[in-house]
Amino acid sequence: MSYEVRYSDSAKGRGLFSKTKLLCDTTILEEDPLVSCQFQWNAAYQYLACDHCLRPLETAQENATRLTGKMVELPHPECCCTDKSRFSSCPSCGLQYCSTECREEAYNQYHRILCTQTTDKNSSHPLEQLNEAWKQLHYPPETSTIFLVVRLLARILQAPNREAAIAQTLQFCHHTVNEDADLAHKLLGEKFAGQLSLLHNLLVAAVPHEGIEQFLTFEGFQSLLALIGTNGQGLGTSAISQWVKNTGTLPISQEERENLDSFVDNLYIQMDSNVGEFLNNEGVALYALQSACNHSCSPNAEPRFEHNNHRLSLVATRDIEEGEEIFISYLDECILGRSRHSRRKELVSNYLFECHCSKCEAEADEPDVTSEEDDDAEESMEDSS
Ligand SMILES: C[S@@+](CC[C@H](N)C(=O)[O-])C[C@H]1O[C@@H](n2cnc3c(N)ncnc32)[C@H](O)[C@@H]1O
Repeated sequence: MSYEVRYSDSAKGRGLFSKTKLLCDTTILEEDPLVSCQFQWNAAYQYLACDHCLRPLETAQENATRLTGKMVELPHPECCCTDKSRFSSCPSCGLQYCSTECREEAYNQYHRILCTQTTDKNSSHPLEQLNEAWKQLHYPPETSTIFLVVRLLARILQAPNREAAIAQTLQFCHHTVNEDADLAHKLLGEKFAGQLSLLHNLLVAAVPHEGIEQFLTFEGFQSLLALIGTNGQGLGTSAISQWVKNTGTLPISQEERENLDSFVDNLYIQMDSNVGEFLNNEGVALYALQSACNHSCSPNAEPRFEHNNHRLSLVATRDIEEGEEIFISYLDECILGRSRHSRRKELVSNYLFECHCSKCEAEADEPDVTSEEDDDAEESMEDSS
């Protein structure tokens, strides 16, 4: 193994470290999540994904047609990887999977407990009520889902060794009771903080209790919300983007390449004008190793989804020396490019920590200048919250 999880420092706690020199673009590790889940609005708007691994359940052509709102004929259909002959569904509730392997894995890990046993939408079922309640509190752009908590609990209940599954859950970075409450409020948005007890009651009604009582108290529930808020990794899959990637390696002439490039550019313009930024199947997942990675405003690695499902690849974005800590960014590209003041404000308000990365430390003596762009961005963030 070219990495290890160990103590970093008193400010950051544990971190992931490289045990060898790694060149830029090396895949440091690949891992499947403990649990993953598609966002609820994303699923409700017919973004078709495997209920277990989020692999697209439509062809690239169907994907392009749905996202543009027009019939689209894609050239080179052989570059689409969707294989409908492998699809499988739960015989009791009809949930769809990309393969028998995913169906069985889901069933053995959490679905046996969560299966609603009916293909009809039953709005009085506790899981359906929880689904609706969450959707009313958490609009697109989505950042998390209560169903990650539901699957985490079901996974503990179905685990052959329950104590080991609880210990594995508690290994994720966690906080004090007051910080948990704060993080749970932030996940919902302050104006919905009063709805926490509604979600708690619905969750308690939706899962069996025996063996997971510690997570079903109000404090236990808040700590799970804080856990997914702090450790959850967003993920996206797309039949179209995989088709585009595969067409990039076709042995075609210069002229064909130029035509294909302008076809793709035009396709993205049409999709963008129809659905805006919502192109992918989107969800969130919990990873044991990725969640041990600390944040840096000058990261040396990034998570990628190269298999077009929930399997995460952690890839070096520059050369990493033996013994060096591996950092990812918790901030998106846009905020990462802003001033120290704005980056830190974002990390404190969403993750409750003061950033101790090398870039922030190096810039510590510089005056707290906020550019006009930063001020504008902060104002619009405050307006929308
Ligand atoms: C996903 S966990 C990362 C692993 C964590 N250090 C641990 O011990 O399990 C995120 C937490 O790590 C700490 N952390 C991560 N990056 C940091 C940074 N740049 N400066 C200070 N604390 C950091 C914060 O406490 C944050 O809430």
